[in-house]
Amino acid sequence: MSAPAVVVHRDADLLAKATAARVITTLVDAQAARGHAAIALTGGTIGIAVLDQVRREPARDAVDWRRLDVWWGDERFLPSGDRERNETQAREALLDHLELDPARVHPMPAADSAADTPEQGAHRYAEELRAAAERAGAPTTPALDLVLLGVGPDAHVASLFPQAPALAETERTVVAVHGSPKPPPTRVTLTVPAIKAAREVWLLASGTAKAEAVGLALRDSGSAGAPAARARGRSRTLFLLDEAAAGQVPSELPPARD
Ligand SMILES: O=C1O[C@H](COP(=O)(O)O)[C@@H](O)[C@H](O)[C@H]1O
Repeated sequence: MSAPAVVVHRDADLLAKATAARVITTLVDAQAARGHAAIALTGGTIGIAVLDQVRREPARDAVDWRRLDVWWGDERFLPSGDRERNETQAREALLDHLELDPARVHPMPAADSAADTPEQGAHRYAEELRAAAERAGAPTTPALDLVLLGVGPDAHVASLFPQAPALAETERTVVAVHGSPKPPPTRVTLTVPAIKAAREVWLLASGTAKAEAVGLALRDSGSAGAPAARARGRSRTLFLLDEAAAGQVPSELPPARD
């Protein structure tokens, strides 16, 4: 597991632009090394702003979008096309503007999908991730090159909220969430083991409302009070922040833990 590194940009706009450039380079590098790439997207303010900037970036043509698998880190369990779904927002900001292979776009389950409960949907998504990892002959399941995670003001990432049962999951890679403190209450999320299997994990935060959560995520040794403290990548963990969100970053970062 990698120790977190912190990169601070002047403001949210610059953070979104610089992160978009990083996303493009990381996908190009993954495709050069392995022939394909896999990313898990996040919802949230800065997460969607990054996708919007990828769309505007001329260098986006350097990515072979048809050889990219697109997954999600979490989803609000609402009908397909609902404005609050992370999928809807990602499609509008970026995905609808790319030449993706539709078979490689993997939305999390929607509330109107064939008699699915969130539990059934989560199980099916985990199977889809497992099958993709197997096809790729990957060393981990899921096999994600990059997981993007917006950090909430309560230090939640994906739909892993402080003290929630989903945070304690040690076996399954995808679970249903009920009673989320942030609406909507029903969600589906990758678990900590799934996030930790990723090559790179980037935590994104902008604004003063996130400063305390970011400070906690960097200081905390992974308690149930700070889900963001548990999100670490195998090769690299980056906290990508604007100056406002970086207000409580500790002067010395803790070493990597297992
Ligand atoms: O509900 C969610 O919130 C977080 C963070 O959102 P933000 O607006 O505070 O940046 C997001 O990362 C997650 O994917 C989403 O479902």
